[in-house]
Amino acid sequence: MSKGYLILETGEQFEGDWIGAQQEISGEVVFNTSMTGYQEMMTDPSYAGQILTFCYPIIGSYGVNQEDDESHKLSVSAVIASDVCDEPSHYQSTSSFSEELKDANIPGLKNVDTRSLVAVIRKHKTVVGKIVSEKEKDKQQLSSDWGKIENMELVNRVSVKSPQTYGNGLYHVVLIDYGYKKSILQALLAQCKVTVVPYHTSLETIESMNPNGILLSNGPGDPMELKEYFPVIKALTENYPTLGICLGHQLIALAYGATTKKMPFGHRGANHPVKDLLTGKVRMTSQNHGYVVEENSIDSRYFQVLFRNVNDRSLEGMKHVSKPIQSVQFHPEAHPGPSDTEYIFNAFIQQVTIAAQEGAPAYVEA
Ligand SMILES: NC(=O)CC[C@H](N)C(=O)O
Repeated sequence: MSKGYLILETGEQFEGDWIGAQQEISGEVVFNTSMTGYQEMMTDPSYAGQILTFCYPIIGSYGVNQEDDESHKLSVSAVIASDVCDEPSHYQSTSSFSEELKDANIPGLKNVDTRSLVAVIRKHKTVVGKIVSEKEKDKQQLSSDWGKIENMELVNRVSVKSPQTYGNGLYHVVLIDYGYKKSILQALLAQCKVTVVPYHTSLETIESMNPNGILLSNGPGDPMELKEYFPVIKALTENYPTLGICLGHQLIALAYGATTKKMPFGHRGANHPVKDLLTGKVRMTSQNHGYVVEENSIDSRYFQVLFRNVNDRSLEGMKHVSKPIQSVQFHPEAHPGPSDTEYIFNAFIQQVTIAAQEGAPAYVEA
């Protein structure tokens, strides 16, 4: 088995064995602490452009199946794992973790000391790295353009190219696709017809589809890169019940003048405790984000903070004071991870139902 190396821009090097496609690649190196869900993570478009490190020490034990993909292809740039199991055991498994990487032409390294790697990422906070075949002779600083991929390119890469309609529910939701996860679509399909539209779709085109609600999806990269779309996003939220998830949440906040910042090393895992400030209850949530909305930048005339992270007190969700607009930083679609916050979808669908029954957007004057 041939050796490969993960070299960080900060100089550290990690040795491993190549899996998947043996091809050099660079990107931001991030880590996810979940014990399960590697298939959902690899196919979550929000990881586009990133090198994903799995903290759990053995990956692949239950294989890869035909059910759990979050999109039609692997989005992650590369993966880093400790032990990899190539003889999976699960009744639904149709291939192994390594076969899946190979088929998708995605590179990876296994047998890497991921505990040390995560400690290094936590120390440096944001780290760009590169997977290569040769060790670097000296620990020179790597050129600064490493891994610099424009977000627009990432969103453009993962968003649908033309509108696609699913289901035949009574109510119509337009899902604006910045890199949506299939579980979000599925959560809506039980009761709604859903039209997935490209991220750059105009206000007029969306209006002509007569939606009863708008969902702004998750997606990769820095939300500020999408600033040319903020006016359309704001206009949509003013006229239709809206739910924003992860990137979608950040975009709503930005459209109303708030600011976002990069977090030290993000939240990626399936056990992030979030407090519902209305009820005082703490819910377990699945998360995958590197940016966060700055709470003190939110205009309280428009938005009320609804959720806060218990570990670092960062903002996890908000609600408009008078219009049916809600947004969450975590993933209520719950795949992979806990289903504590599925009720967010029910609340949204309830607003969509009201809007549809009234024959007009559920619109409350401020
Ligand atoms: N899952 C997401 O939508 C991630 C949002 C954004 N790209 C971030 O990293 O913060």
